[in-house]
Formats: sequence, structure tokens, C-alpha cells
Amino acid sequence: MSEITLVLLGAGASSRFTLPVKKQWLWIGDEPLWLYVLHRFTSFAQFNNIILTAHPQEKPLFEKYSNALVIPGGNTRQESIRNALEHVRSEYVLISDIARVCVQKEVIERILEQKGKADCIAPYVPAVDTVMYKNETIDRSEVKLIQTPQLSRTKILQEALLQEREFTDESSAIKALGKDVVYVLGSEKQRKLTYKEDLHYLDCLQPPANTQRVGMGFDVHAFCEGRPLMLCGVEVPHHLGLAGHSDADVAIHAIIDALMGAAGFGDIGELFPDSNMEYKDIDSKVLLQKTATLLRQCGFTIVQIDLTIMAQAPKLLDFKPAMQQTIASLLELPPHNLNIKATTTEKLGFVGRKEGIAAQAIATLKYFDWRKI
Ligand SMILES: Nc1ccn([C@@H]2O[C@H](COP(=O)(O)OP(=O)(O)OP(=O)(O)O)[C@@H](O)[C@H]2O)c(=O)n1
Ligand SMILES: C[C@](O)(CO)[C@H](O)COP(=O)(O)O
Repeated sequence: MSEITLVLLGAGASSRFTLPVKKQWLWIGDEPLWLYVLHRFTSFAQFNNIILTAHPQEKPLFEKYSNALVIPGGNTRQESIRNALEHVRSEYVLISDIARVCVQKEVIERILEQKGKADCIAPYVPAVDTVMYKNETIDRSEVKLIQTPQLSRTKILQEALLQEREFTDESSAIKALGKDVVYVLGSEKQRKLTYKEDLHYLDCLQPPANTQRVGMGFDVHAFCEGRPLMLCGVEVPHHLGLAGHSDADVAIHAIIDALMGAAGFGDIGELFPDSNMEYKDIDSKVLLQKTATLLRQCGFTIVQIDLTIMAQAPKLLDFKPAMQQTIASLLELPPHNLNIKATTTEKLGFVGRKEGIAAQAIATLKYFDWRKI
């Protein structure tokens, strides 16, 4: 099987799915859908090389969950395939939509049995409804509804994708080149997840696990002159501010790190590198908003956050309600699910010497329950 590379396409915008969560990031048990599909394929057959296409912003997130080669997708499905093919060295490539979640073992076997007999092997299901084409009824017995995975000769597919036209799948591109395509019976169970209503037809899906994902964040910033002291998005009157690439809101940074930790997505520095001038002096509420949006798109719901700010001065008690309201409303959290503590360190350590402020946060996430849509 080593002459076959598996390419799974997961870089789509999921726009027709019309939910805040992207379809490739629905959680199946404790796995995102794209990883569930990958494991489904590898449970059915051996592939020496596996390539995933992901939205460029999600490439590092895919890489946190899989050792497969993750390639940034393009603006179209075909562009994503072109990007992936640059990394394919095998004679054949098996390409499938991650959106065709319930890929069937027997379909894969039927495809592989035909390997070598044509330039592309594609599964199809027959049309069972009356078919109109350009307002004329056509003979439905001649209609094939094409599915994936599709097995192509790599070099033929690369040549086919050089054609000027944009194709919606490999078999049509290869057929347009005048090459051979063999069609094998697919399965209704391989329905493509396009609209949220399609979920009701995908009987291979297990519900999201009721796992509580927990993350911890910690950050420190030194005091400096000439900057406002921002904590939880609130300016606290003080003769010193905090130094940093952004507005140095150490409390929000700890919350972001806790959220990223709970999601298994790494840390704030990976998401918002301080080498990026886009984030110079940025309002950290913007960074927190971006983080919350990313977590929502990736199928997470924020459950609760507990924050501790360690500062010898200034006193923060009077500012805690505004801090809680600011962050809770930004995260669309009930305020009582965001607890903010402030403490001194009894004049011990760098905090006690008023050299800077530290913050620690614990965040809990759960998976968006797609069964309720
Ligand atoms: N630029 C793209 C577009 C699509 N895909 C993948 O190709 C498969 C089929 O595409 P589709 O079902 O249309 O997914 P989306 O493009 O995300 O859907 P939509 O058109 O609703 O945005 C999906 O697994 C999708 O992730 C991709 O890798 N790169
Ligand atoms: C490749 C495909 O699944 C074959 O039916 C289909 O063309 C993908 O279409 P999409 O609009 O990119 O989902």
C-alpha cells in the first residue's frame, strides 16, 4: 500500500454549515471531526504517507492533534489539492473530503480493487429521484452522483489540474483531460456534511464527550513609566503601567493562556507572536476576542474562568466589578462564571518589591454539543 498517499481535505470555510463552529471541528467523542475521519481511514487501510489540508490559521492547531503532514489549503478545494500534491511522491493518491465523514470500508476496498485499471477510480451513488437538467427531465439511469474518496494516478491528476477550468472533483478533471475513469458503487452513508441538517443522516457519528477541558495560564509583566495600567481591559489609576509588546494586560494574557491550554492549542505567544508588529500596543481585549472566536470555531464552549492577580500595589478591590463585567461580556459568559481574585505577596519576591504584576488563570471548556442544533 506504500504507493498510495492519503490526502484528506479539511481547509474549507464551512460557510454553508451556518454555525459558529466549523464542521471539521465538531467533536466526536474526544476528537475533532477531521481527526475522527483520519482515524477512520487508517483503521480501514495502511497509508505510509498522510497529508491533511487545513486553513492556514488552523494548520498549527491540526499539528497539535496529529503528526500527519498538514498543508495550508487554498481558496478552493482544487487549490488545496494542488498544494497537497506538491508533497506527494507516490504513484497513486487517495483524496477524500473530510466532510465525507462516514467513509465506508467496503467503498475503499472497492476503489482499491480497481487500482491500476484506470487513471482515476471514483465512487458514485445512482440518482433515485427524477432529475431535471436545465429544466428538461433527463434519464436518471445515466446519472452518477460522485463521491469521495477518489484514487488517482498522481501524475495524471497533476496534469489534469493544469487545465484552465476549475473542477469540483478529481474525476471530472481527469475525464476532461480525456483519461480513463472507472466508477465503483459508493454508499449513501458517505453523504457529504454540507448543511447542519446533514448531521441527522450521518449514523457513524458519536456524540461529543462530556469532558471538561481544563487549562492554566500564567503571565508576568514589569512595571514601567509612561504607560497606563491595564488589567482585565480596565485602566487602573496608578503612577506606573506595565511594559510589553501589547498593552501588557497581564490578566487577560493569563486568561488567554488558560483558554489555549484547555483547548490543547499551545500558548498566547504561538497565537499572537510578539515579533508581529500587528500586535504592537494592541488592546488585549482584541486578542481575547480573537481567541474566543477561534475556540468557538473549533467547537469549544467556555464554561468558567478563575483568575488571580498578584500585585503589591495598587489595590484592585474597587475595580474588580468593572473587570468582571468587561471580560464576562466579551466572552459572553455569565459574570458569576468569571471569578477574579487579587492578592499581594506579603512584600515577598518581585511582586512584593513592586517590580511588576503576575496573574494566573484556570479555564474550563466543554465541547459544543452539536446534537442540540
Ligand atoms: N479551499 C478548500 C475548500 C474545501 N476544502 C475541503 O473540501 C471538502 C469539500 O468541500 P465542502 O464540503 O464544500 O467544504 P467547505 O468548502 O468548507 O463548505 P462551504 O462551501 O459550505 O464553505 C471539505 O472537506 C473541505 O474542508 C478544502 O480542503 N479546501
Ligand atoms: C468532491 C465532491 O465531494 C464530489 O461530490 C464534491 O464535488 C465537493 O463539492 P464541494 O462543494 O467542494 O463540497
